[in-house]
Amino acid sequence: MAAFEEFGVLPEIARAVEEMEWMLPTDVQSEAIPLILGGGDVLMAAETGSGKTGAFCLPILQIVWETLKDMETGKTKGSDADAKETPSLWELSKNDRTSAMAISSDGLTCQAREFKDWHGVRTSKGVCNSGKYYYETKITDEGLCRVGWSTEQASLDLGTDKFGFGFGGTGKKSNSKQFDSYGEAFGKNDIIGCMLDLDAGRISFSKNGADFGTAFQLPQQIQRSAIFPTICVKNAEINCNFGSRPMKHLPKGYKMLTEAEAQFTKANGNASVIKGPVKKINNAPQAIIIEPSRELAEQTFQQIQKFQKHLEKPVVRQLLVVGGVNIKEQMSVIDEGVDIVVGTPGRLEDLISGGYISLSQCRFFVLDEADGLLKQGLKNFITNTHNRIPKFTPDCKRMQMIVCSATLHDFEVKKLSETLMHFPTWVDLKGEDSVPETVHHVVVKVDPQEDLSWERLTKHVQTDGVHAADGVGPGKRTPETLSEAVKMLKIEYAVRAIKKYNIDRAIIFCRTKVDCDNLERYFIALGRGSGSKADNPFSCVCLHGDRKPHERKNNYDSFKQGHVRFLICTDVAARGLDIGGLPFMLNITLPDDKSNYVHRIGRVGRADRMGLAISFVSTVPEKVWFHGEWCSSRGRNCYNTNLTDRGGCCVWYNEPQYLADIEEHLKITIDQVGPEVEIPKNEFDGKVTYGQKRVNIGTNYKDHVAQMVPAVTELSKMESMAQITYLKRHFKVA
Ligand SMILES: Nc1ncnc2c1ncn2[C@@H]1O[C@H](COP(=O)(O)OP(=O)(O)OP(=O)(O)O)[C@@H](O)[C@H]1O
Repeated sequence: MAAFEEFGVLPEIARAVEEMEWMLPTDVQSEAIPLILGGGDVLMAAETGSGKTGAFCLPILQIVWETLKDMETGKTKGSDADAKETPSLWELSKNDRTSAMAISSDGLTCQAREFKDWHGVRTSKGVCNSGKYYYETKITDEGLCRVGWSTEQASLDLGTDKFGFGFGGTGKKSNSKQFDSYGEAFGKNDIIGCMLDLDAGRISFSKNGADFGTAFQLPQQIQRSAIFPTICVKNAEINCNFGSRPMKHLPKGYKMLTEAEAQFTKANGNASVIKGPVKKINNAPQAIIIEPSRELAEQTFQQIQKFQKHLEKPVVRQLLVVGGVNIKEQMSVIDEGVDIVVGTPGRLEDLISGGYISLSQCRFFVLDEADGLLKQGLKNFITNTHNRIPKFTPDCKRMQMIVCSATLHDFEVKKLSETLMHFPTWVDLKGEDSVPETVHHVVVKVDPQEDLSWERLTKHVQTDGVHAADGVGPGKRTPETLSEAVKMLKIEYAVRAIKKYNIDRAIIFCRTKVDCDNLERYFIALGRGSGSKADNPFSCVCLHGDRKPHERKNNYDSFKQGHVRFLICTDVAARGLDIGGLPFMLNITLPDDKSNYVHRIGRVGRADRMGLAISFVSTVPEKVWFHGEWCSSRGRNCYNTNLTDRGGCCVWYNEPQYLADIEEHLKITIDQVGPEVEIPKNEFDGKVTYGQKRVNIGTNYKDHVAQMVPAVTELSKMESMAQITYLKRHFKVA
């Protein structure tokens, strides 16, 4: 059996995975795959390059395929819809609940995250005829709640018709929309007892063991019906105990519901309605996966394609939805039928809000690089899309939300998960943002006051022009001149590092698009004009937001396929991109956003291969472009070099402070080196080949043997001396 099968993956998918030479699941995969297959919401926080994409794509593909197969064969499986007979367990029904009510897998906790409306649920069986029954609820969250009893006919907005009897957190009892004071208010951590005396036709409630006396006298007609525990909440969570655990405050004379005899129980008719097989709606995919960039969307799309290689019919139809592709083409593919949509937010929003993609059968809502999406200002898009997805599917499967990133420890992500996710499980291997052990990262200090070589440069990179009107130049020591000097020196140091370490494959991050364009021109000139790898040791391509989609694609492909040595890019390429065995990355400037440091350097050291990341950090303030919303052209042909507090588009960048922030965030001190870019030998003792797997048993073993030789020789000598001494003593040998 393939290793992935042991985690519940279908043999056909496991075979495709093995063919990709994934022999064992990574840690995050072995935790997340069973959770997602089991129906849970998952927050996946694991280092860059740890295999998060596979961790969500594999189970999603599998469930989508299984659902399509069920649709084909007309089967509806899973829910308590199959229960024609009285169910054996006392649990909240996954069928008899309103749309935003989520039920935990043990059927004992319910949760709704809607602020506006009440959402309710009834148990899958009830009691009838006679007996005195009791169940307990514990309020496990802030929010509004009502607990009590109702018949099958009652609205799940408990207490708003004559068939429902509720007790609410504000200290009111309710029936037929009549809310009267009763007992006292309750809230988080209180235990509310719900008593039903069918013999006396009476309902009463208690709080933390204090009985508030009769709340309702049941009309005859209700007393003859089966009555069910019922919960109703508004943005709250309640845990129920029907008797599977010891009760806290079981009143004398009452039975726990689990003790109700079979002849006095009845299945919930609403829960046992057999729903017909779900029909496929062509433009209604089962999964929506949102990625922050077109390159990442394409990568995820391709990974799913590989996984489905051996899946036979039904075919899972995927669609990549990114800008720059003719929207009409995408619309016609959608019309023919689509099951998994992977896309970037802009185009997805167009297709969803235009009604071309329906969310009515969506079962998976995935936010890859969730913190990055939120930082792009997409909170409303995410929330609106989430609100449009039914919280459980026509075949009663709960909508699952999956959120992942290497930098998920972010306040906004936590807030989002609290408002949108239900019973989410954190798969969090380190408990904080961290850098993989396979990434060796150092900082090169760039100090234009110490290193005056910039004054003598005859050839240098064209700078970003922020000091064009500042009269900067050799011999001066103004902040503007030092800032200009840093811009030139950083590139000189980068070239030095490239030559020194024979770097022939690297991703280089610049802060702005103009910096990327300037560096691309400089590199091509350094290599005397040709762009191709064979002729130019500095062959390179650019990837940033101003390049046309097809150029971006060609450039990225050309770098991935090794036709050029360097990919020069902005943070548009910081997250998720997986370039097999990439050995080096250079940061010309540290990113404004500290989490992007983790993502940028995480482009190397992936899938167990070693990587080196070098960041050039200025010791003096550097003035840089900062085009905000106030800049009408958002940077294109903008020459306003005033500072932002004077209506301009420049700021002074304090890189030592950014470095300190990154170090504080990661709780580490990053090794620093001088202008000679002498990378310190660390625990790898210089034996690492960047771009290769870390373990090189052959050479290490040989070295190990060589190191052990003197000690073993010494030991053998001592052993022989000890034996000779023993023989001499005991046998008087000469
Ligand atoms: N089980 C596995 N065995 C071997 N290689 C794997 C396995 N899972 C993933 N990989 C490889 O590891 C690399 C990184 O995977 P992936 O891109 O999913 O990482 P990630 O955790 O999403 O990283 P990031 O946070 O940078 O997006 C890919 O090349 C992928 O093919």
